[in-house]
Amino acid sequence: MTAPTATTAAAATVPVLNGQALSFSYGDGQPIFEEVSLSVRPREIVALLGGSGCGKSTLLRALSGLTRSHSGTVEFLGAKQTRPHPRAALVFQQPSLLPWRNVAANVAFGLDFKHQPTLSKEERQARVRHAIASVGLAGREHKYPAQLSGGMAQRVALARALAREPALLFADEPFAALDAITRSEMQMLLVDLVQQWNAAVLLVTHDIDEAIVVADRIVLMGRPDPKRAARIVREWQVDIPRPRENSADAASALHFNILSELRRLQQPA
Ligand SMILES: Nc1ncnc2c1ncn2[C@@H]1O[C@H](COP(=O)(O)OP(=O)(O)OP(=O)(O)O)[C@@H](O)[C@H]1O
Repeated sequence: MTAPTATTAAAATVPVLNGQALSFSYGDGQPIFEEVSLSVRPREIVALLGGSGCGKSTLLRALSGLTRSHSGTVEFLGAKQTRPHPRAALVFQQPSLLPWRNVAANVAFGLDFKHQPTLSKEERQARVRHAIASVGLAGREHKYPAQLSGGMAQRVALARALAREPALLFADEPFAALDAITRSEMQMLLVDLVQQWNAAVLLVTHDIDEAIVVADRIVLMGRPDPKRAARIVREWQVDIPRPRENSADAASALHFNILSELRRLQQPA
């Protein structure tokens, strides 16, 4: 085996995503978050937790390049980001599949966005096939969205994102609309997919258990002072061996810590 060179070792430490000192407000001028810094390392799963309305989705949009923050910088793979990066992909709570396209065509749609590298027909087909197989939908390529369950539709949305071979998957409450069993299956699938595809994930969730089961690191966002904008309040490295059971002592203790912190944030100042 060849020893890594200084350059490759340095490249391995460059975060996929590096947001520094980000601040944002909507048109009314009320700041949503201030001085927020958040980075994600290669192949790392970071869960962004926080109470309802604290600004998680807005922060995810700013970090992904969908929205511009008012101040601060975002780097993606070491370069300044000015628009969504071709190696970033997004998954939301709603799968938003095109009803007139079958599964394969919906997944291929992920490759049609602007600034994607040009692929030959064979490369496109191979990517689509691989993405569909890795979410467990091989054989369903010709089904239409109306013929899919909610969980299957969300698998298609994940495949559409993976076909782009993302370095980072931005996932905004992707499993929140699913029933408990499907949600748990999808959480396991997400962890497997990260390993298979060498992707990192920034997962917005308000579900503490989901964060504990899935994440390598949990970042808590909130407003310690309700009159001020949100910021990153705390973070936890999750060193619990996988697969993780919610009933395991370490997971229960972490759940308790996070819940206490969330409750503290929601107390009136
Ligand atoms: N387009 C918009 N214009 C003005 N205000 C907005 C807009 N979108 C969101 N907000 C406000 O910004 C704040 C943060 O919203 P955001 O959706 O980012 O929070 P969140 O933490 O993701 O919430 P939730 O967990 O409930 O989805 C909320 O007060 C929300 O009402």
